[in-house]
Amino acid sequence: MSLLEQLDKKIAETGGLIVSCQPVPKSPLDKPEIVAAMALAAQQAGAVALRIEGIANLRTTRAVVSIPIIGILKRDLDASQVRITPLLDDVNALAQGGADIIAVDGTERVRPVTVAALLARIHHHALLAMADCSTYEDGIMCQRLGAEIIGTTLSGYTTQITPEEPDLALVKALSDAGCRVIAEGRYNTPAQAANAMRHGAWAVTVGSAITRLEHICQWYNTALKQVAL
Ligand SMILES: CC(=O)N[C@H](C=O)[C@@H](O)[C@H](O)[C@H](O)COP(=O)(O)O
Repeated sequence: MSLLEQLDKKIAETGGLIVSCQPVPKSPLDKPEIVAAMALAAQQAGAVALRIEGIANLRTTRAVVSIPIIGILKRDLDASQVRITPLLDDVNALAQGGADIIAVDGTERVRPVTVAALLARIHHHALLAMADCSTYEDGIMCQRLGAEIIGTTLSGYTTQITPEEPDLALVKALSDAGCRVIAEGRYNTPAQAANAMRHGAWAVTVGSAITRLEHICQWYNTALKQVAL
């Protein structure tokens, strides 16, 4: 059975939750052994896959979990706003580090390496490619280029203002167009994640609401402060 078929089966059985274990940078939780522990806990709690950033986190996590890992590498480049897996060497390193699926920025922004070249390198390693997209046009382009999975990851992050709600309309439009869609970005409640599946998502990735303690505390603090005012 191919990895996609295995995932199809697991998603049908358990509902399709992917857990992104990306601590806030410089957080006391930003340590490979803590990322790996969160990932193992997510696996034990029924996650179908994980999303892990960085090679040390990937290697440490790979050693303790058995479910598929979507690997990414984030970089701050001078000449491009593209942050997620922008370079061919990043793809090579993630493949060597044990990723099953590699996600790359799939937007049409100025970039050091084309999406086509990144996807070709992922496929050269015989891995699955996920394209993190911001718009319908990005998604369709990446699907045509051969990305097996289209993520709505970057919707709201290539514009000045990031909305509070997740982009369910984009999930629906891409799913209607025949893409295998991972809904990702601001699915902060179980109800929102379930709604993504109703809008045609193949699976839903949740990060902040499960693994970023500082964000969750901030949501509570904001709500509690409003009562105190
Ligand atoms: C825009 C961007 O760089 N997103 C990143 C991609 O890996 C992560 O910072 C997000 O946490 C992830 O996509 C999950 O989303 P949320 O944390 O909202 O559940």
